[in-house]
Amino acid sequence: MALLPILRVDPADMPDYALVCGDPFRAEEIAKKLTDAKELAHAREYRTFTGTYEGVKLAVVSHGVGSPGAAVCFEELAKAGVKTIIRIGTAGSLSSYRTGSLIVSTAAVREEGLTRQLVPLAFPAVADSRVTEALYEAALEVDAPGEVGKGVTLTMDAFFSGVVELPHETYRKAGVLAVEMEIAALYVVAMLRGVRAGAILALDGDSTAVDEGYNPHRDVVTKAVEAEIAAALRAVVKLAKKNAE
Ligand SMILES: O=P(O)(O)O[C@H]1O[C@H](CO)[C@@H](O)[C@H]1O
Ligand SMILES: O=c1cc[nH]c(=O)[nH]1
Repeated sequence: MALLPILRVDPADMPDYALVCGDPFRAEEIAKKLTDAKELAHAREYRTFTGTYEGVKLAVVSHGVGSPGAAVCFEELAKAGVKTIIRIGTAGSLSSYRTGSLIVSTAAVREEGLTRQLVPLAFPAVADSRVTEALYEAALEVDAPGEVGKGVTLTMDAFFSGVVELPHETYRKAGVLAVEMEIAALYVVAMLRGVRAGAILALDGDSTAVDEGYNPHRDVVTKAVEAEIAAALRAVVKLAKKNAE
């Protein structure tokens, strides 16, 4: 079969489940948890692995930083027939959840610029409830260095601020838990293409601290990322079991 034009993988090699993350290096770390893991392609920021976890076949794909590039990855996964996509990411806290906590995103505020070019802004960016449930249940079972929460998250394009005030404070007051850069794109593309999606995030600091000194390389963040990877893998197994019932 012809290769997907951007991911450069054969759609026939794509299983039902895909774990996605921004960082190509993190994709490799996730793939190391699989048996029979093999790297299918590394094109631009997109690194694709396949393998098996507790009997379930899955793909691990990196999508890079930011919604437009990530959406390309999600679109091609949907075209290849992937049925469930779970994002494993990092985020800044907008709430009392501290660094090292895990947040399962139930829905995303569409503050990025990409998804309004796909569907009007009145359309919500919502996770699949079965995926959210499996992720939350699994997150409570793993050993995270912080708490576990679930709720609405914010998707932005800007990471560092310029001269325009970013809307973080408004959303903090509205009860939004964390900020990152790709979940709205994932949920909108997934809803438009009939794919189930969900996301789990490891908090790597307070969102307001990004301009003063962003440091996602601390031990507590590494441990939280390890924990969310374990949770996402468990969630896939839970979902596969439920599907088989
Ligand atoms: O940890 P990942 O998946 O890369 O996600 C977060 O980290 C990047 C910014 O450093 C953005 O992509 C943001 O969404
Ligand atoms: O977008 C992001 C990702 C991680 N941490 C943040 O503060 N923001």
